[in-house]
Amino acid sequence: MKEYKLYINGEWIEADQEEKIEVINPATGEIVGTVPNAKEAETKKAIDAAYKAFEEWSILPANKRARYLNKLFQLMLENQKDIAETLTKEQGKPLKEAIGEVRYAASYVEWYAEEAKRNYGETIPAFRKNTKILVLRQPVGVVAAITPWNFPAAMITRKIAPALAAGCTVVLKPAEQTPLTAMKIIELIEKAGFPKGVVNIVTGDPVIIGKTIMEDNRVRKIAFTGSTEVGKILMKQSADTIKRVSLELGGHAPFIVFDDADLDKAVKGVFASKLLNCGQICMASNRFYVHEDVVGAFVEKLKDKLKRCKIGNGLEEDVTIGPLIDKNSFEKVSRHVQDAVEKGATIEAGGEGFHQGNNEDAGYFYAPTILSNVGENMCVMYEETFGPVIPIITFKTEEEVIKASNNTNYGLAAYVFTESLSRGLRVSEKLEYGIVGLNDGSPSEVQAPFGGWKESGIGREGGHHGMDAFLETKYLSIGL
Ligand SMILES: NC(=O)C1=CN([C@@H]2O[C@H](COP(=O)(O)OP(=O)(O)OC[C@H]3O[C@@H](n4cnc5c(N)ncnc54)[C@H](OP(=O)(O)O)[C@@H]3O)[C@@H](O)[C@H]2O)C=CC1
Ligand SMILES: O=C(O)CCCC(=O)O
Repeated sequence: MKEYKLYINGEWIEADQEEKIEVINPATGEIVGTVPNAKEAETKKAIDAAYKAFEEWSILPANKRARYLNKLFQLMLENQKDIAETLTKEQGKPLKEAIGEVRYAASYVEWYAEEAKRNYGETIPAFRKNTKILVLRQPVGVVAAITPWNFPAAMITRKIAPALAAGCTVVLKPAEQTPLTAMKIIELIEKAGFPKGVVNIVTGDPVIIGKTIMEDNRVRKIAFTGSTEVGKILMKQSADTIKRVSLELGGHAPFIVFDDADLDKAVKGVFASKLLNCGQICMASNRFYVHEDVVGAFVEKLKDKLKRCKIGNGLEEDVTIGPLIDKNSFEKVSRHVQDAVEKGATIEAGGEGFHQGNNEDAGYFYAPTILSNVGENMCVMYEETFGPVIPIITFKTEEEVIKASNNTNYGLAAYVFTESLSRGLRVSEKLEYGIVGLNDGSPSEVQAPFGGWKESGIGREGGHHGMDAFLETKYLSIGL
């Protein structure tokens, strides 16, 4: 078990408070490490350090910033197994998936090392004689990255890599449940030789750390992934200092299977969009609209494939589905299934959770669950479940399913399965979502813009779009 300190201004330091935050393995209930419980004073120190470091980092030539990022990328690949083991121990996902996440996380570092060098401005033809118009893109300043527990590595690099590439400096606040993966990444940042103060980490009280960050005028940008509830708080708090905000929030993705779909592709899509990370993904498919003519065949294929899943401790080799993150999540998933059953749904598979031994406080496992005879009045159809539950509702027409799919305040991801190209494009265009997987259950890619419509967020991460969030535009008018 490792006891971490805070990393501020290039040094590992203790928080003023002696009590520590214990990090629990959700598969076993064991303590796997501790981190400091930082509050206002430590957060201010981190902001001071990032603000000071910005002076030099922001003017460092882009190719030199890229070299640091490339070094970090190499180190992440060399240490992928070690980071992934920590990730599985604190978050629960199977080790293979954790390794996949670390590589995915590293791919953002690699991508933005390149993107750093392509931060092009513009020249615009002037309408006055002897005048030139230049458009410059300059780093926004100190960035606070606030990240969730479901992707403890990738959600960090997806924010800090473009921030660093753009010339910004960073204060990172990882989730309380998964700070150890963050610490591993910080260790590699130190090893890569980034100048002191360029990246700082604080762990501790989210409300106090959040408030300290939000009230500080020197922090110019918030990059957040997490719940819509906290996203709204941060957006309100950002108003006083007009901070730039990027918010990646909750989702409630519809998964639509038309009667002309390739059902094998669709079933594969369910596994990718719903069962990875035990369904704890903001873009996870959450409600399944299956055409009435193919629902029977779809459910049978799905049930058949589910038989091959093994639930358990993610460190065990053949486990394909790990635990839910904690007791709250376990209770939420159980409540959703119970509510559906009480309102008339049928359990086709799964339908129950279990613990490590008989200890209710250790191991939060929930069997992948298929529900049929589902109605729109059930919680599963209007709340984000964040668990391995597949509620299936049937439909008849394209218009009907588009209307039902859009009937939510969320707008992150949607999935459409059809072998008709024209139907696929027509429906995709009508869906009010930032990401549509057309015959594709895993549309996350480093080079693509990831983000939501409506209450699923603001801004985009990934690709060249992801750099924009960390750059200000300056128009320079030059008289010759
Ligand atoms: N869009 C997505 O990818 C995610 C969606 N969710 C959804 O949200 C639900 C709750 O998950 P949870 O992890 O609690 O998500 P939160 O939104 O509470 O947490 C995300 C991050 O925000 C921090 N945070 C919490 N409150 C504040 C605050 N007032 N000011 C600043 N930072 C704050 C958390 O810190 P700390 O961990 O210390 O509380 C964490 O680092 C999930 O069940 C799921 O439905 C959750 C995670 C990711
Ligand atoms: O669930 C999230 O918080 C982000 C999704 C990760 C990805 O697929 O890019």
